[in-house]
Amino acid sequence: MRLPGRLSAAIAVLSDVETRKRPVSEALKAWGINNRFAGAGDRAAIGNLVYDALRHRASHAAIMGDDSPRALVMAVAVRDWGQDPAVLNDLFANDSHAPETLSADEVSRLVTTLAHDAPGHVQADVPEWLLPSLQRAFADDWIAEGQAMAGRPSLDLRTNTLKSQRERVLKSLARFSAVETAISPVGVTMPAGSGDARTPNVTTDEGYLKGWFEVQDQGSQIVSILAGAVPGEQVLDLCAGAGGKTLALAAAMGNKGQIFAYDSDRNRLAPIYDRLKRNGARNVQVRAPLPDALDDLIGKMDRVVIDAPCTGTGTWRRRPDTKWKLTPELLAQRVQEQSAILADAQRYLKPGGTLIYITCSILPEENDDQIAAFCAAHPDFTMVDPKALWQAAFASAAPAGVVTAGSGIALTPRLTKTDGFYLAALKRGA
Ligand SMILES: C[S@@+](CC[C@H](N)C(=O)[O-])C[C@H]1O[C@@H](n2cnc3c(N)ncnc32)[C@H](O)[C@@H]1O
Repeated sequence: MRLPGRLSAAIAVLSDVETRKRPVSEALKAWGINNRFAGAGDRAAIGNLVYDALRHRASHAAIMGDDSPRALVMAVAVRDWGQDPAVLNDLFANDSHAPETLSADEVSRLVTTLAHDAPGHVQADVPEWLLPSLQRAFADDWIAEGQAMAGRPSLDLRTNTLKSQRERVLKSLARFSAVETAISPVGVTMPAGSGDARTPNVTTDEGYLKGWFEVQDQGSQIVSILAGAVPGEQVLDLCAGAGGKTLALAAAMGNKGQIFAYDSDRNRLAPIYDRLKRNGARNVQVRAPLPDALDDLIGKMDRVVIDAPCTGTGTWRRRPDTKWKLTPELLAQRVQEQSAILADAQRYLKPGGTLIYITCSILPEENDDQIAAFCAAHPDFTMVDPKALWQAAFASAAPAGVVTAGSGIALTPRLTKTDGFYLAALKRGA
């Protein structure tokens, strides 16, 4: 397919997302099934157009005076991918799969830049209703933080130190220009491409099949390390899901001690069994969600890790559709779930044990506020100093800006070139 056909396809996929309210990944898959002639390069390019349109939906719509799929996709082609509108119109004229020719009004809008006095939420490409939360989280930097969250993510891998070393992973992925991550000592990263660049499919690599590495954002690696699990401990991973953090914890513990991996959703937990095998993680006991599944662990754990269900606002770079779907009701629901999980989780700790609370959210309601409310209700817990936590984990000072007002640690695409994550560590009195 040539660019005009790809643009038409992206418009069709975005329309499908909007009219049928389906996730982007599903709409892209359906388009691929109905258009089997399209190759992997075409599908990747169409995906990039759709995701870029959603990443910059507010600013593109403001420039175009229109938030239709066509307006957004044309804005991506010109404003994000650097196409010239006149050249596009020439291409459109000679291609039967092309969208309609750009009108004079569209062309003039496409070559203007966003006004300096455009509303902040438009400059930041974030939903307007979240403004008070973002200002609270980032003070004067909230527009810059929003803009960084509207970028494309890198592809990060975690070396599975139970089976390999970072050097070996780097070598096996040299053809993708893989380099060491800046913070995680076990991470490898490949830069985000631009335009129609395809993300390398590393899961067909021999190293992946052998369990040398996992695909895991550097931010997720960092919070897994900050969780501080050491060999020999008894650890409850209470919201284990498919086990991304469980695997990192098992590696940090060198397979020594015991991790209990639990999730209330059997389907989410299902992939963990195969992943544990491929990773050679042998100190993990998976507890299926049955009544009383964890009763024998009450008061016995050295560490309880809560990788809490959250709004996922830290992952907007990867799932920009969720940025526009989030509602105050959904946020309130997540906050309620988190506070119930925190209250439940602390029961499993032994005296002197440590509670680790993690979200992939950048919203204070789910982060510092949640921890402040927990501390108020549980005076036997004290916060672990985040600077000391970072120093112990990485043998270096915490990067500027990551320590929050409430003594948590917050990672962001702007500050750490990672997804947005939050972590707080609380110690129960002995
Ligand atoms: C952020 S995800 C976990 C991701 C996973 N730890 C990883 O690193 O791949 C949050 C998980 O919490 C689970 N969850 C939600 N409510 C829960 C509860 N009350 N108890 C345990 N797990 C819960 C969800 O099913 C979901 O899998």
